[in-house]
Amino acid sequence: MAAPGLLPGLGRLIEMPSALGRLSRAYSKPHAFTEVLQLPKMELTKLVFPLQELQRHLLPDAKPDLIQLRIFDPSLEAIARAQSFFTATPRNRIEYISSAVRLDHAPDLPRREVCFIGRSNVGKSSLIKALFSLAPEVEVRVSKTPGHTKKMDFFKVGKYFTLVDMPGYGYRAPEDFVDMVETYLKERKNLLRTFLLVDSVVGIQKADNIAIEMCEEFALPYVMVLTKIDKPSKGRLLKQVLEIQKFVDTKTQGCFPQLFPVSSAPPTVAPGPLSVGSSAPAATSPTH
Ligand SMILES: Nc1nc2c(ncn2[C@@H]2O[C@H](COP(=O)(O)OP(=O)(O)OP(=O)(O)O)[C@@H](O)[C@H]2O)c(=O)[nH]1
Ligand SMILES: [Mg+2]
Repeated sequence: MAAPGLLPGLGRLIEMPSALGRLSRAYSKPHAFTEVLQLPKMELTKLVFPLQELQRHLLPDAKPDLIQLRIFDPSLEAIARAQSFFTATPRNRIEYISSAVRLDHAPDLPRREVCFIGRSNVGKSSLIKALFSLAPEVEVRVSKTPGHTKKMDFFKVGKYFTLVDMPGYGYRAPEDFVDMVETYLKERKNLLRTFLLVDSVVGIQKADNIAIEMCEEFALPYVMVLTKIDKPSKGRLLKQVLEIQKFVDTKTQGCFPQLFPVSSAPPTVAPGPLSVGSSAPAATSPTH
């Protein structure tokens, strides 16, 4: 699936204030990776491949075999193609379908499915909202209060796949969390990929280990997504990336080897049309 290619690009894209100043002038609406492609090479690399930027901060004498970032490096064409999956058009409808608290209440859909799991407050709903920024009629609710998403929320992404926003685990998780999410992960037949979100400020926590063990035990192919990369300093982020990467290399079997670093934060300077927080309310939306 090409969609993962979108994550580092769009996530970072909405986070870089200096580049946004330029983009704000160039954009009339919140879209068009084609226009990002017109940025000078260095600026484009910073936006789309944040780990390449981070790599410059490694000590020059670091042994390359010991400390080496594994950079997810999709082609720009692949990213542009991935964007088209998330662009709502009459022929590519992106919409909320329904919510479920139990697997047997989940919609029976023919398409392949991907889900976002992670601790409460890690930024699952925010990332989905950012991914849907080119489908502003779809409402995805985010909140600073952990434990906000209480049900599994199913969204249709064109004819391509279904995306599922999960309740968070850990602090203020719903009581029926284990029944709901564990059963889903174990038994959902059309689950193609699980995106496990980890907060880049605090790294892998105890509760994350339980989720990682679940993914490993059920032999799920999963991807580790590092959220909120706008928050830590570059040094801290680099440390987290290297630690988590080492963990993935040495302790996991089913995890995609490269991390996806993302930020869903709206720009702090020069708020422009790329802000993810400007979605209009939808006619149908998840209830919590
Ligand atoms: N700075 C920053 N804040 C973020 C980012 N992503 C999410 N947040 C904030 O983190 C808080 C939680 O975000 P949500 O997306 O609701 O988190 P969640 O994982 O869906 O949480 P639950 O539904 O409770 O499991 C909100 O206040 C968001 O604005 C990010 O990339 N950067
Ligand atoms: Mg949520």
